[in-house]
Amino acid sequence: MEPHLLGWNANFDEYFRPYKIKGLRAGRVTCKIKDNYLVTFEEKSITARITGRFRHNAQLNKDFPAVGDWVVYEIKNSNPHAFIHAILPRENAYVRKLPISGGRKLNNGVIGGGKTEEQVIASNINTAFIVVGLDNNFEIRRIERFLTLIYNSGIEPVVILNKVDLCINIAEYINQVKEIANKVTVHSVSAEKNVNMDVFFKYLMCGKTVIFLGSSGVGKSTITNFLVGNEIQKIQSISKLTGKGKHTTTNCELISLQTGGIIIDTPGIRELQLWGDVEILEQSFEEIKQLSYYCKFKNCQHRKEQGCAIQKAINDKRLSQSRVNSYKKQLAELQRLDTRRRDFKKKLNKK
Ligand SMILES: Nc1nc2c(ncn2[C@@H]2O[C@H](COP(=O)(O)OP(=O)(O)OP(=O)(O)O)[C@@H](O)[C@H]2O)c(=O)[nH]1
Ligand SMILES: [Zn+2]
Repeated sequence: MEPHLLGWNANFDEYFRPYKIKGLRAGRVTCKIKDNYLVTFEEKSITARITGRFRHNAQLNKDFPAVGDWVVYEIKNSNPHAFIHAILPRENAYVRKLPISGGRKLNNGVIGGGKTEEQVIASNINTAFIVVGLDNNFEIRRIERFLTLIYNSGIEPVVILNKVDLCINIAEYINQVKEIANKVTVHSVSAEKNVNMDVFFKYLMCGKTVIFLGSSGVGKSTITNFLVGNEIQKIQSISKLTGKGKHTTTNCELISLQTGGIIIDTPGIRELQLWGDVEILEQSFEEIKQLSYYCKFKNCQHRKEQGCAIQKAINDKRLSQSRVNSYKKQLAELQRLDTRRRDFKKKLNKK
């Protein structure tokens, strides 16, 4: 495999020159668990750790290697793993705020208090796809939020309206996106019915790296599976890092496609929606929250329970069923994501 298949380019070549003279190597971080990194170059992967000096100089979270980074490493014969000396300058990075201390409060919809730090989720990305479902998932405010994040990261955003097979007024949705972001490219596709799926290939040319963002259920996995086809080429599975056998679920991965394109899919990308989770839901569905205080049972699921104030409001036409459905859906989504986040933490702790 030629190095450029992983996204190596002339800039990195330039940055790498002084290290190359010293006999060091360069590779891309394809996986990260705690202090262990999987570094890949020319189809070979090696587990790596940062050197003591690197650790000493690193102050912030973003100073540490992230998935997608090109790093400079050294192999010492006596050691089973390689040593990372440096990160080559990132062309861009997808970041989110990481809460590092408590005391956070919601004030007029803005989360304040506490301290946050920038966390690099993935780096050196060419395109970020914001995936939205054209079922009941379409939410223009959410697209706005993702766009802000992506613009801040210096990555090209592209909006993907998935599940066109379930939608009759596609143009209306495209217009809505155009209203808030007229320069952003919008594609409507159906991953399941293979409609318009060839639009992806121009973004996935050799050495190009992409990420898929979007809330749970919009079809990110279905799209990825479609693009990967049967010839899945996960560069390495996490098992190599953990040494826990082949059935360990992959937690973070950089998937190399037949086209030479690369998809980064790390848990951090998927969890991004979660930040400030519960409070946000209580804000956006405040009237439901208020009504629920009048339900007969404290743990009311608002289905068919006796004395459910929300059901009553629907019957009285004070509240729409679709609004309640969307509340339940988002709640379920947050809970699912929360479980995933905890699972991931558990796995890290086991290390
Ligand atoms: N009708 C229709 N259904 C689709 C389409 N794409 C995905 N789906 C369905 O939508 C559901 C969710 O798809 P996923 O690919 O799991 O969604 P995801 O975004 O990866 O969700 P998470 O893994 O929870 O983040 C699945 O039942 C898919 O079969 C589509 O184009 N049309
Ligand atoms: Zn209820």
